[in-house]
Amino acid sequence: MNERTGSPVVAFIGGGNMASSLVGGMVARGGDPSRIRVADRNAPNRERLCASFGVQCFATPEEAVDGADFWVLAVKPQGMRLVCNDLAPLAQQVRPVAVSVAAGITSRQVADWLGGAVPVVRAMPNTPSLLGAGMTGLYANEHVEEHQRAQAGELLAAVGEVEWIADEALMDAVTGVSGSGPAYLFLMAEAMADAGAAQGLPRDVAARLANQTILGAARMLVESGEDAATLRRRVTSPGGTTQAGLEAFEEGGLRALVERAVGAATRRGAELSAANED
Ligand SMILES: NC(=O)C1=CN([C@@H]2O[C@H](COP(=O)(O)OP(=O)(O)OC[C@H]3O[C@@H](n4cnc5c(N)ncnc54)[C@H](OP(=O)(O)O)[C@@H]3O)[C@@H](O)[C@H]2O)C=CC1
Ligand SMILES: O=C(O)[C@@H]1CCC=N1
Repeated sequence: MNERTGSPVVAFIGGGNMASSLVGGMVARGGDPSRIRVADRNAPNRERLCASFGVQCFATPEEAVDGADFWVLAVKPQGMRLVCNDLAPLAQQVRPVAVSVAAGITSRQVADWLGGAVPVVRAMPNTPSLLGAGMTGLYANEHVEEHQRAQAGELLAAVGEVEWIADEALMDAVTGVSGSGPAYLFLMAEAMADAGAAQGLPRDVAARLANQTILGAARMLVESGEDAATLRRRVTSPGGTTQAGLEAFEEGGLRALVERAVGAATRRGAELSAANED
């Protein structure tokens, strides 16, 4: 533990897309880079993280976790078992809090792979964490003590909103909505820009219109205190342009399509877990 600030030392295992977003968000919001350690086996990732955020980077997980209170496991789900097995002897010795961000992988799997009875927080963040605008679902297993749970919450709250989930089975649904969600909105931005270009707007102008519209609408959603349906109705003049556009979405089955997309992502989480069972 840091004597000066009381902040825990955090080691990230894996320094790819998600870890970079979390590390960048933490440092931008006053996190002490000397208390953040990252292991990644790719030198370009280490160099980028070190140069961008001033954190300490290592080639192996064993070096990164030395002296760390929190081990943030941020490798692909398919690589989790191997990483955990390698770290198991140390985990049993020092009993850190393992924070797994891997889609699908359950807290029981992580605890077992780390040798058993390890405090595990399962987290599902998203990449807007880089801007402090993240959304993270959190679940703690039975070995996580109250102060560890609070610290894990603070760690992720530094980069956005957090939501504790009581039933771990729902973490796959969290993944389907907010973990994968930024990609759905990026797809929407692409589609709106393409559609604007198809109507004759220059592509770059259409992209700017779409992007700023999504930003403005998102800010209204979180800042106005009003729900999405109310805000939607306020844009929609009877017999006007928005109504015409929305009717096309409804006729095309947008709601059912979104349900299918979130359902597919949620099921994929469960499949990733099952594929890593013995
Ligand atoms: N991307 C996202 O938006 C989100 C991702 N997640 C979860 O985060 C996790 C990471 O995803 P993401 O960041 O996208 O993946 P990346 O592949 O970008 O990052 C993982 C990094 O870890 C490295 N790595 C793997 N094993 C080791 C090891 N033993 N030692 C050192 N480095 C290692 C990988 O190297 P190499 O490429 O050589 O394997 C890679 O650079 C996943 O489990 C995912 O489910 C959760 C929420 C959102
Ligand atoms: O696509 C994935 O599997 C990860 C998990 C959530 C976002 N990205």
